[in-house]
Amino acid sequence: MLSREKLIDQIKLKRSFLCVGLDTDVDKIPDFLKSYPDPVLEFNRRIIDATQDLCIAYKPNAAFYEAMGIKGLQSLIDTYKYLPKDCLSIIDAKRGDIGNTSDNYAKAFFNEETTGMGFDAITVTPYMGNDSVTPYLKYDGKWVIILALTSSVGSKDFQYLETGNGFLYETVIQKANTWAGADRLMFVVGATKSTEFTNIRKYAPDNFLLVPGVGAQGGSLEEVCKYGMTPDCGLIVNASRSIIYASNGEDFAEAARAEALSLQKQMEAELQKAGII
Ligand SMILES: O=c1ccn([C@@H]2O[C@H](COP(=O)(O)O)[C@@H](O)[C@H]2O)c(=O)[nH]1
Repeated sequence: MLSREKLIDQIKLKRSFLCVGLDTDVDKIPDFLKSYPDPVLEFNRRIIDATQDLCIAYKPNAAFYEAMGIKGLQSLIDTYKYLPKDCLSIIDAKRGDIGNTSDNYAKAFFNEETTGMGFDAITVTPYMGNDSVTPYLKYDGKWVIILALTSSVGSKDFQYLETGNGFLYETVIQKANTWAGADRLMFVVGATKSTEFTNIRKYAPDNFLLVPGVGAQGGSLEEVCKYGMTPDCGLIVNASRSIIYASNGEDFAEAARAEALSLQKQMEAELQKAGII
């Protein structure tokens, strides 16, 4: 489990706030891995070995594993077990349902004794409100990461609706912050929405933000840092495809490392600029 203090320590130690997204699609991994008993696990292991000194988090997206049925679930469990303990383990599952159902989603991803998976953090959709989110908060020390302003084009459909108290995404942040503190709650904010970060910091001055959308989606790391960084860093920036599919040859792990290193170097410069390291 990675507390807020430990997370900040890791950021300073590794001079990085990079999250590597393990969106592992069996159709995109190099052919030579296909002869391994579990090609997805083999791919993930090599990506993890190649990047773990450069990142502070890993984020498998549940969809890629669930799409493969029982085999995929086993790959996810075995990948979870392989994740380095000094990195935050995030399951990007975007769950949310009535209380007793959310209890079971929480059990699925947090209760290692039962399922073999004890992720540090889960992404949760806030649409169903308080009773759909609190089941995840019952697990001491686990993080809940609430979708606030997503990187998707469709974010405008609901997240920018006027509530009379600002945009819906602003209300989500304000309300969710009454359910738990910045030591348990993070928010997802897309890198493609970098100019909104100043506004978001009005409602979430201390929360860590999980920021997908640099790399393949074209978001700017520099702008995210300019508008979203706090004295504790406050950012975990994810890149998935741009790292894990940097090459689909035998050199895929080296190519992934080179991509991760390039992001880590930019992050180091931002942390120095902000006086954090
Ligand atoms: O607003 C959001 C929320 C989640 N995601 C997820 O993050 C990664 C991004 O992958 P890239 O390959 O780096 O684009 C992926 O798992 C998404 O499902 C997001 O992109 N935006």
